[in-house]
Amino acid sequence: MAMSDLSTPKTTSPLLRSSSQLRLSSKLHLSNQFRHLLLPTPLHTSSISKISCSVSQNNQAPVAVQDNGSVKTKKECYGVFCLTYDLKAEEETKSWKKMISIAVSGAAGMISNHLLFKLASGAVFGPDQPIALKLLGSERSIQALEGVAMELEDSLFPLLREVDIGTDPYEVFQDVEWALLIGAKPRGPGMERAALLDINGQIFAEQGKALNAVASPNVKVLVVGNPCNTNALICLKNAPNIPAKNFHALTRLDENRAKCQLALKAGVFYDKVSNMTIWGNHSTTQVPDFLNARINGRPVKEVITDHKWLEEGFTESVQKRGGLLIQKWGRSSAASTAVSIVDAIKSLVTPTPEGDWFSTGVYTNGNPYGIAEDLVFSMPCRSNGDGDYELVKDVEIDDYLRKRIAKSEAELLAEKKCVAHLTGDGIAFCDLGPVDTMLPGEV
Ligand SMILES: NC(=O)C1=CN([C@@H]2O[C@H](COP(=O)(O)OP(=O)(O)OC[C@H]3O[C@@H](n4cnc5c(N)ncnc54)[C@H](OP(=O)(O)O)[C@@H]3O)[C@@H](O)[C@H]2O)C=CC1
Ligand SMILES: O=C([O-])CC(=O)C(=O)O
Repeated sequence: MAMSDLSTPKTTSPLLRSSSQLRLSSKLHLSNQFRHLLLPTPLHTSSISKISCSVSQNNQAPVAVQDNGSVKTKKECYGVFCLTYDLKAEEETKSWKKMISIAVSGAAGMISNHLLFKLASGAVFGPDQPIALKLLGSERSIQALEGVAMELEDSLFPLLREVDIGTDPYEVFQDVEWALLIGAKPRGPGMERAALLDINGQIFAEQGKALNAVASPNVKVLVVGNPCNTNALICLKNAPNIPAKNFHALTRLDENRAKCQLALKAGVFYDKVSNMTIWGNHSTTQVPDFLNARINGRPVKEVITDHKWLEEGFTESVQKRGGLLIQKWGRSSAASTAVSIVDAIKSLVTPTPEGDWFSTGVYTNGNPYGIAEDLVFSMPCRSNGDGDYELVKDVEIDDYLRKRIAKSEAELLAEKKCVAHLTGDGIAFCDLGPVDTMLPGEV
């Protein structure tokens, strides 16, 4: 085993990987290795930097190839890249799927810090699915992003084949098949909701345009940054070449919270709760649907007979769970959000269990529930595991649900008016009026 001088890294610039040379091949599997290198690429020369690393056919040692074609010799290599490998011993890559490319924005933020390592571990897309991570940051976060990339490097995930970091979405989103849009200002004390919509809305307008221009045409987009429903709407409106159906707003955290509260009340483990719909906006107007949810396959109202609690205590606890968490922890949920992003993706890439469904914020056009068109609204969905989904069409809606769903719908219509300038719908008119537009926990 050849080792470089690990105590004296050659450079401190970004950890980056290339696309072309290290294509997956049964011959080229470097078990438990990344082929990222630290190169002295000044960040200001390009918003995304790439180098390539390939394996010399003669001695199987990794060599780094820079964009300008010059080859870095083994002598110049860094850390794990200087090891040699017994490739004949590596059989597992033969059964691996084709690599997929995943963009993550806000990659140096709290949620991403939990999420990236789950993605790289194989826990999301499966143990035979190699991935490339394209991490989007900004000038203010680029140093931190380098740190994230270094931690990914040090984690030795076999399935993580590429890591790129950059600040230009037009470069970072190139050919991506998944875009997890997390980067956005979290709400803060004393902040107007309209201001949050405006600040973050701009981000999603720009990123929608970039996805439209350079991402895979069938890219799946999950918007996490708040207010996620309206941000997802802005994003899809700025990406007319991508099917609107491919855009999601994350309401899975709310679904998970609702399942937890029902399990707690019923005294069962939370895996016994199914068919949990969150209707509407990821806000305090969201409607956790206890009418159609089930516990051990039975209607919730049969198992939990305290219906007043269901209508009031349960509903409010889910609506305000995020706010309560901020009060306790001092900042918004990050780990459980990352877990819910994993759940949301897995629900799209694995078949939904028979009779069950999951919640996700999706485009309302053609919905069977009479929800206004041209919104992103959380509804019950099923998937056959191909990344796509269908709405569940026959969920019962009683008067209680209808009234509350209408309130969340009104809120989203009001939010949409606030961002008309970002969706191509004319001049924005922001009157959030009597509608409760507060994010979970806002008072
Ligand atoms: N849908 C859901 O269920 C949930 C959504 N969220 C939302 O996810 C988003 C990210 O949360 P989290 O990772 O905890 O936040 P962090 O503050 O840890 O990271 C957010 C990242 O967003 C980017 N960003 C872009 N614009 C701004 C801005 N104006 N001010 C500050 N940061 C900005 C920054 O990255 P850079 O500089 O690289 O651009 C920053 O690193 C928030 O909007 C939050 O409200 C949180 C929990 C649940
Ligand atoms: O409340 C927040 O600001 C963060 C959030 O969306 C949640 O935890 O559900």
